[in-house]
Amino acid sequence: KRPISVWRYKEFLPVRIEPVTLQEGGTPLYHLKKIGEELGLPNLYAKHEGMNPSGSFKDRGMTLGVSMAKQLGKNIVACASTGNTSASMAVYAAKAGMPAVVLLPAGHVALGKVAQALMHGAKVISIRGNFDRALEMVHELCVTHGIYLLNSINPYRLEGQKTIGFEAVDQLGCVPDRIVLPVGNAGNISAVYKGLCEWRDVGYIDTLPMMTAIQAEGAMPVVNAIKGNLPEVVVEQNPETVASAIRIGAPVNAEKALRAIRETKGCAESVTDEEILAMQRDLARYEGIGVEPASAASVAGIRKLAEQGMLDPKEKIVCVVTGHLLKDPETVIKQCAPPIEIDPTIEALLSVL
Ligand SMILES: Cc1ncc(COP(=O)(O)O)c(/C=C/C(=O)C(=O)O)c1O
Repeated sequence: KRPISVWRYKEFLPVRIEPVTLQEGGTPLYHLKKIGEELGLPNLYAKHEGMNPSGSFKDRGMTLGVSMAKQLGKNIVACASTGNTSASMAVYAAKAGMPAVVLLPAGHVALGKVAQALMHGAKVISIRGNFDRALEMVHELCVTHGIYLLNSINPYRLEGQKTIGFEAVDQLGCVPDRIVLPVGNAGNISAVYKGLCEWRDVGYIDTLPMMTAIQAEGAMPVVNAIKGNLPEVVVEQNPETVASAIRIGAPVNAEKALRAIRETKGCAESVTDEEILAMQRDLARYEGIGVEPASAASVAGIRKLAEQGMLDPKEKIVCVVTGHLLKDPETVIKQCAPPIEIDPTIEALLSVL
């Protein structure tokens, strides 16, 4: 019996060579008992994608993307990133012995992610612009210089990310009624939807979960398109949110995401930075689950939908929490009271307990 992991599902994956792998996937599906009780949702779960090799779900896409780069005989891989894509690509390119180039929006990438891209040997370029501009630039670089582009416009990235849904169904023992994801470039929600459609088409499952997109209030083109019943998203020029991973105004996979939400009668909701940070703290303190701010948005969105009476209490809900808490330590330090510093004596210690 194959262990729960990305390559357990190799028959649904397009790579035929020996993959570049770091045993990605197989992430835990946690029952959110306390937060579920608070919200009247006894079947609320979180799939902790921060437990992947590089600490985010991007590893699922990169094991495919970098394997494909190798299969296609590419020499260099590149991406623009709000951080986790670049961290993951650096890790898998290192494993494959392939040079990597990453473009990051200067001043808006969480410390842990920059540390990973640097330590794993990528050429890290920080541009004076936002993620959307970085993506335009790396796209042009790849087209003009034959470099392999590994952003989520690369279909092989999404192939690997399909496995989040496969694992959730295998772990839950049934198809969840709803899968909730934080949405930035909208690759992940599109990938999970595509995978479960494939399982329905081959008769593995006969229902699809309601695909639910959660965005930060300062960066919510998909939410606006769904709530405004628009045919396509209106690009936001100046996306802003503390959840830097989803600070994206022009999601390249928007069309796929709108289809995923609409065809499954899902929904899209926004949450404020305060609601995101409150949920990041609650997941850590009540459930022992440490995630970066963007990841907490999915559960923060469920709290909001529950409070608005939009959810059936019987729903089986899987929230994808997408990246590890350690990715963005600076935001945590800013949110928390500092450690209490004392003289090295027991008396001093007892005086502060
Ligand atoms: C923690 C975390 N949570 C959610 C998302 C949104 O996923 P998509 O909607 O598929 O983009 C990201 C995305 C990050 C990047 O886009 C990048 O790293 O360049 C993330 O890092």
